Amino acid sequence: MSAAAIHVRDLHVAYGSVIALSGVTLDLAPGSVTGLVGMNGSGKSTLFSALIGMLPGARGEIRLLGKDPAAARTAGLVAFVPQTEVIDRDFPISVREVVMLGRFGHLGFTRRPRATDRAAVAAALERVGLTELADRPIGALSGGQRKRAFVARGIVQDARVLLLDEPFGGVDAVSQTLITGVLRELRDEGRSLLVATHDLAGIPDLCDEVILLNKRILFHGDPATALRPENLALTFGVAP
Ligand SMILES: Nc1ncnc2c1ncn2[C@@H]1O[C@H](COP(=O)(O)OP(=O)(O)OP(=O)(O)O)[C@@H](O)[C@H]1O
Repeated sequence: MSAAAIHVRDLHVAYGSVIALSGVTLDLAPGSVTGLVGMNGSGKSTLFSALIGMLPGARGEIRLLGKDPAAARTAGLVAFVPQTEVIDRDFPISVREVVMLGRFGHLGFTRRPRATDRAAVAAALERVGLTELADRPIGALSGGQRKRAFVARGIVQDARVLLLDEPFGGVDAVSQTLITGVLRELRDEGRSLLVATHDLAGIPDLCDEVILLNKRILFHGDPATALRPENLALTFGVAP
């Protein structure tokens, strides 16, 4: 069994005739933050979907802490914070309840929350700076505050592997600093984080490693080398 938290071998994904990922191979260690960088349509969200077992047509091998994606999800080993989440502004669910869902998985509230659940939710809300807004409807939060709520939902899952698809999209500088700090703490607790981001300036602060992606892996290594102009030109066509 691989010691990697995230282990991928020769992953291929196509949507009909569109090739989204080709021959992706990677190993990510426990206790690390890896930035996933690539232009729009380079396959970042597709990689996340494959890692959480939502792409039945994906070919290749994926193991999360030695388990296949579906088993890892059922065992609560992996938490996913999606890029966007459709929220009905009038749906009467509070921020606290959204975060609480992280304790219950995709089945929803199948039992009454226990004191330990409530304590975990309160601690996560505090970590992302949402204690004051905990009882507001989720639809009444700004986009950046909502991102923080979904990061908190990922935290209460207590997963060993966290996958975050653009946690900084639409987030102000204060929220970005706050989320970066929380992600680093989660890394220091021994978790493995894969974070898709378009914010190149934030990478040195956050990431131990960077993957540059355009359907295939163009580079996987240290942030300073990843951010060299020639590597960015390779990734984006032109240096951004
Ligand atoms: N459900 C789908 N059906 C058909 N093609 C798809 C589907 N989902 C994604 N694609 C295509 O697969 C490729 C990879 O898309 P993906 O969403 O993984 O990119 P991304 O790197 O996450 O992009 P972005 O930075 O815009 O979020 C793109 O060419 C996209 O158009």
